[in-house]
Amino acid sequence: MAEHEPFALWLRNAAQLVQVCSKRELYLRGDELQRLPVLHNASLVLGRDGYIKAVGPADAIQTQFSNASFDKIIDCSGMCVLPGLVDAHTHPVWAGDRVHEFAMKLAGATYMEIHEAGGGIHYTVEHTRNALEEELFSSFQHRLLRMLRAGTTLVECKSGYGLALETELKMLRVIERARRELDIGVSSTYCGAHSVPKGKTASEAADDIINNHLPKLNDLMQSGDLRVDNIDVFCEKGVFDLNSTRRILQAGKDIGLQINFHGDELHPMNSAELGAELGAQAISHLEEISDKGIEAMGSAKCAAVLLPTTAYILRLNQPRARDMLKAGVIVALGSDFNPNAYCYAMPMVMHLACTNMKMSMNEALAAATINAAYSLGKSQSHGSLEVGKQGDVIIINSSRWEHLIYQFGGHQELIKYVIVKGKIVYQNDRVLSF
Ligand SMILES: N=CN[C@@H](CCC(=O)O)C(=O)O
Ligand SMILES: [Zn+2]
Repeated sequence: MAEHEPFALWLRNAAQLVQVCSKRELYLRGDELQRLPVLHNASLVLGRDGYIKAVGPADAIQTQFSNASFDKIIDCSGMCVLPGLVDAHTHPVWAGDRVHEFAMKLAGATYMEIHEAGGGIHYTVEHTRNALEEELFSSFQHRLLRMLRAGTTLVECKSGYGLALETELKMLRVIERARRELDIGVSSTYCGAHSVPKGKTASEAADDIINNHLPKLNDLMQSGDLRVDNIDVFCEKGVFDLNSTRRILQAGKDIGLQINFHGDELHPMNSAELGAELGAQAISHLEEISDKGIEAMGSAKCAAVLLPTTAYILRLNQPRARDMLKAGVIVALGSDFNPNAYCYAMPMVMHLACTNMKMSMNEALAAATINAAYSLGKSQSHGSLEVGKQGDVIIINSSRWEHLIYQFGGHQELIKYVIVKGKIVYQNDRVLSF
C-alpha cells in the first residue's frame, strides 16, 4: 500500500526500535517481561496529527512510503528509538528547596523526625503558600524542561503543598496551565491530604477535604476550568490513618477521580489491601507492603508505583519488587521528584530499580513506559511504539537501548531527541570532543 499524504517525521534505519508492546497490551507483567519486542534496522513514521502511522523493518517502511513527503527525516543509523518515558509520581510544584534537610538526614535525622519537628512537607507548605502563582509556574516549567531533557514525555504531577483549599487550587491551576501550554504530557493529581494541617486532626482534615475541597474541585472540573485526573492521600502513621484515607479516596472516586495514593511507605498500614478493595488504579511507595497486600494488588490489577530514589535517599527498606513481580503485580516506576528526593531523571530511576530493587532492564523499561502509563490510566494512548498511539518518542545515541539504563547519569549525552506528539521538543546537539 502506497502512502501519499504528507507526514510529520520519518525516523529511519534505527539500529534498534524498542516497541515495549506490540499487541496493544495495556500493561506487562510476569513472563511478558522476559522479552520486549525490539526491531532491528527499523523505522517509524509519525503523522502530522501527532500519532504513530507505521512501525516496522526499514526496507518495508521505505517501500510503503516511497511516494510520501515528510516535514523532517531523521537518520537513526547507529541509534535506538524508544517510547518516551513516563514518570508515574512527582511533586513538582513548590517553592523553597530543602537542601538544609538533606544535610540533617545525612547526619542521621529520619524523614518523620524532621516532619514532626515542623520541617519536611510543612516547610514546603509554608513557602508554597507564600509564593505567587506566576513564580510557581516559572519554577515548575523549568523542572518540566529538565524532565523532558531526561526523556520524560508524560508526567504525573501532584498538588499537596497547600493543604488549605486556596493554595491547593493555586497549585492545580499551575499544573493545568502547564498541561495546556507546554509540550509535555501531564496527569494532574489532587493531593490535599499530603499532610495534616497544623491545628487539625486527621479526621477533621478529612472532613474539610470531603465537605469543602472536593465539591469545589468538582465544580471547577464540571465547568472545564480544571482537569484533575487522580486523587492522592499520604496514608501513613502520624499522617492519614486508614479510615480517613478510605473516606477521602472514596469521596474522590465518587467525583470521578482515579485513586492513586501513597501507602505502606514507612510503616505497614494495610494500604495495599485498602487500595485493592477501593479499586485504586495505583499505589505508590509500598516499602512496607504485606504479603496479603501484594496478593491483593496482583488480583486487583492495581499498579505498584515503586520509587527507588526515596528508599535510596532516606535509606529505607527497598520495595519488594521481586516479590511483586512474582505475584503478577503490575510494577511501574516514578522519580518521586520533590524537595526531599531531588531527582528528575527516569534513566537514573531505572538504574536504581535494577541495582537496588533487583529488577531486570526489561522490567525497568516496561515499568517506566507502558506500566507507568497504565498507573495513570493512559496506556491505551501512551507507553509503547505501536500504530495509532501518540507519537512520544526518544532517540538515544547508542546502538543498544540498554545503555540508557547502564550509563548511570549518562542520559544527558545519550538522549539525542525527545519527541512529543510528533513534534521535536528537544534536540541535543552537544558535541563530545576534547
Ligand atoms: N511521602 C510522602 N510524600 C513525598 C515526599 C514529599 C515531601 O517530603 O515533600 C514522597 O512521595 O516521597
Ligand atoms: Zn510522593
